[in-house]
Amino acid sequence: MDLPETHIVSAAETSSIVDDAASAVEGLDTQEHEPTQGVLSGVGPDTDTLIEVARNKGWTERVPYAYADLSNNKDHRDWASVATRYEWNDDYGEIGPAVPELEKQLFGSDHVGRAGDKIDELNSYKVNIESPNEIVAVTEWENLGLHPVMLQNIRLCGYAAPTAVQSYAIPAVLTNHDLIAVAQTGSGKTGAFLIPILSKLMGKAKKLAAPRPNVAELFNPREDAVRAEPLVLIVCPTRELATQIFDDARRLCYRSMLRPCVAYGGAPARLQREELQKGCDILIATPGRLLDFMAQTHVLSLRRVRYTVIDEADEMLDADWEDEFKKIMSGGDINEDEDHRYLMFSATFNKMFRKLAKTYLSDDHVRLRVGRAGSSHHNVVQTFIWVEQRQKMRALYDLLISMPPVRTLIFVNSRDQVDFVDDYLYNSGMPSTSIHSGRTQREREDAMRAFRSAKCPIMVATGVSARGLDVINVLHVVNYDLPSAVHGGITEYIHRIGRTARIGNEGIATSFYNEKNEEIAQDLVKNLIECKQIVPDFLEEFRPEGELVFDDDSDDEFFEQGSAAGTDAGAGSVSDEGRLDEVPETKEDAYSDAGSGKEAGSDEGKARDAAYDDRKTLDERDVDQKSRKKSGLVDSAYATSPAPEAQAPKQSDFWG
Ligand SMILES: Nc1ncnc2c1ncn2[C@@H]1O[C@H](COP(=O)(O)OP(=O)(O)OP(=O)(O)O)[C@@H](O)[C@H]1O
Repeated sequence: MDLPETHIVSAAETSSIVDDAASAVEGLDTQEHEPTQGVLSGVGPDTDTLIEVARNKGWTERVPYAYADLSNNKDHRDWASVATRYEWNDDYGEIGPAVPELEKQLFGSDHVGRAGDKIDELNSYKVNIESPNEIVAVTEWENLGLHPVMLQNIRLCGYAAPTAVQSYAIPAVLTNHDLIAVAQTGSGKTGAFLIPILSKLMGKAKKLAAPRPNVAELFNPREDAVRAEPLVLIVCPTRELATQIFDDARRLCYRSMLRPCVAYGGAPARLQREELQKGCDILIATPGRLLDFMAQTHVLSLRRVRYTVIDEADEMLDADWEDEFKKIMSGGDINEDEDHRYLMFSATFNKMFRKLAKTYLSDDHVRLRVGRAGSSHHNVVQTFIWVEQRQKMRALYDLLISMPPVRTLIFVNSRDQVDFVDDYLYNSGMPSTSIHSGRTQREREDAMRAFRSAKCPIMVATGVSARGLDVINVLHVVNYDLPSAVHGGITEYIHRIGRTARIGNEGIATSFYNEKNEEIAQDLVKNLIECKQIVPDFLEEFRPEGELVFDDDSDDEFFEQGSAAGTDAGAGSVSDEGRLDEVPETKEDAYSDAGSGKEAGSDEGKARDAAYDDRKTLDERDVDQKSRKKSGLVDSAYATSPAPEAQAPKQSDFWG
């Protein structure tokens, strides 16, 4: 493992790093961030000097993107969809034998997040549950009645105890209820649906699963291929999230006969089809590629599906997605019998969620909410710095160089800006990579891998990466651009900052603020007050008078009616206005395979962040950002086509 120690910190170290980082940011608050010069204009230190500065501060070596390898090695890609999973042999008894190498790969400490010291804080929120039958929370794995293989896999994951959402959701699913669950980011919602579903199926897989070849021995696609007839269908909005849930499913299916597969756009459909043809019990998919496969009835049938899970349900149920969603929920030969359970999960909540939940969930479904729907938890230190637009790049550099080198995720609002910021950092000696939906799937997977492995501990991204991503030890999230209303506003802010401080760990979120962000200022202030964070002076004017009232569309009659297990922990009433309804039509471009069922691999470049791009003039640039990075053509190229923030003529102290 070639990970630098500085980027893989233990839970115990996290606290002091967050403290150090928070002080560093505080110190920056008063600094003047002189507009960027230096590397962009050829004035100031050369790249070697900058690399030395970054190295002295503890940042690791930069890793250039290997474009040459990509074009030469098309057929040898390590696609996430073909990752090794436990292959069952018909000769096995109830539990398959251990496979040490795979076990290490699946459960190694670099792959599974470990709960932090502040897990109690995460579990301290009031739980609101409505259910026709009493759901008793179970707080120890041993008392949940889980299958022994599942218990073993949970132990291998290092999960000491169920989180709050798991304590209620697992018994609800085990007792055959449909479920709608809303709980904070990083609170273990994926386990809350995978653990009970897989555990239930482990005892019955032999009876319920479709016949499949004995893959562990030999698989000859021509003779042995079968039609995939999954028992579980999990739908989520992004490719990165789909592959991440697939990885969790690979872990939790270990040593069982349940075989997970993943289908998502951009990667070769052929390879995904071949995996399906080996047998598939759990199918995790993004909508576009799923619809493609559903149309190929010899490849995929949904007639056996016993569980449909919609993750990031408020995003998936947004009005823009209604057609795709309907097709998936009622499409093809999907099992419509009474034995089909529907589960919906998210950290935030909107009107469509409510409406479609009513349509698709049984009348006696369980409604579970941990804390106020759409709220953040207190484990993220939220800091704001006033930064003028043109000073952002320099401020970002100052921020990163003044902090301990930690895994950092930087959000910007447009794809062009991702390229600029990534190149700027890279050319300033920082080990950055980037991701947005204008990139090929190959680039996206490579960037994620580099970030997860800490080969590139800094990732620049558009909001497309905000939802659901779980990368261990992201200690710092930077909102280089805050999400305006069209970018999802406070909802997206909550999801973005939720990439840090997961599962009881701590983290810091720094946001660059200026007068352009006034439209979400009040929502930000309410969030800061609710999370007991410091409200900076420049946001004081937006402090609401009196009781906090949340206008985040997050509550509804589900939760206002009597509750079985607690009262609303939220801080006031919530209006019914649909903020997400304001998101423009183009939102359906959000995720590159959200399309109409056409071959999802062909729709690269469609993205929500394309809609976000309000800098149309940037599209006219003909300089390929990434090739600069590759070729090392830095200064002159930039000088001819600077990012807006980089255009100021003044020379800064640092560079001078
Ligand atoms: N009981 C547990 N104990 C310790 N760690 C856990 C437990 N359950 C899940 N985790 C870990 O917590 C992390 C966050 O879980 P997960 O991604 O499911 O959160 P989430 O609630 O879905 O977040 P988001 O809303 O951002 O999608 C993962 O790394 C997962 O492995």
